[in-house]
Amino acid sequence: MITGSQGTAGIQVDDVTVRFGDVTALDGVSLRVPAGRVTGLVGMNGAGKSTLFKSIMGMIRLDQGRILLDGADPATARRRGQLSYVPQSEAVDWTFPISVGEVVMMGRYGSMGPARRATATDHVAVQRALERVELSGYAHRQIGQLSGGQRRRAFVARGLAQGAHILLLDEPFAGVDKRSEATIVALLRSLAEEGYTVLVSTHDLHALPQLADEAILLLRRVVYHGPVHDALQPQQLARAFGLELPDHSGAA
Ligand SMILES: Nc1ncnc2c1ncn2[C@@H]1O[C@H](COP(=O)(O)OP(=O)(O)OP(=O)(O)O)[C@@H](O)[C@H]1O
Repeated sequence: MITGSQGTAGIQVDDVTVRFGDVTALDGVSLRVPAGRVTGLVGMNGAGKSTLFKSIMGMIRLDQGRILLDGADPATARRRGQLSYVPQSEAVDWTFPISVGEVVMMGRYGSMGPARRATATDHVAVQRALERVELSGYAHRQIGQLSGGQRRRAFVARGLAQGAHILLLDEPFAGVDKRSEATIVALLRSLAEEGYTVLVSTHDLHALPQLADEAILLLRRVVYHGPVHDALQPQQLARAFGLELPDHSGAA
């Protein structure tokens, strides 16, 4: 297990507020995403999931609060290559003429010199990462020729080649068939067992019990954080999705 300078493995978010003009995207969010577990992040459109990911990656200015990754601030963690992000499918140009092996090699850029000349060590790291995500035979394929699930795994491999121990995945099941989904779930669970910190945003509530050890329901604030089974109870989901449920308690 990886521990940082302050001995905290995983993601620590303390009282984070992010505003865009009049819109408060995150409002005093505090949470811990522990290493060694898969944590599901669930929320409706506009709930602040992407803003939370960008905050964790140090890509936007926080109006309030702080974030630590394995005990380091996001900029330091990124510089050290500790953090890897698998973007939403729409955020990637899949027609770009780059092979799967080259995508994974990008994970090694941070440890290469300016000429980006790959050494034998880099090639071994890429090969190992491709094996780990079961894409060994696909290194020379153009990235756009992979299925949706294989593309996500290629990006996970990029993070593994980089040596990242914190993996953020944004909607990895969107446009992915059930079999590929099961392969991704198995991969993420085995990485968590090895001590990786895995945070996955998903709309797919059906996938959650197999995928995650714990769930965070977000609606600008953390409305629930705990076991997946309890997160899926109607009262919790209603809070996360901003719905009022009828009161059957008999109270006036
Ligand atoms: N750069 C920006 N400028 C202005 N408003 C923004 C910006 N980014 C996000 N927002 C607003 O902040 C709120 C949270 O958005 P965010 O993208 O984090 O939600 P989300 O949970 O990721 O939604 P989705 O599931 O649709 O991707 C929304 O009201 C959104 O319109």
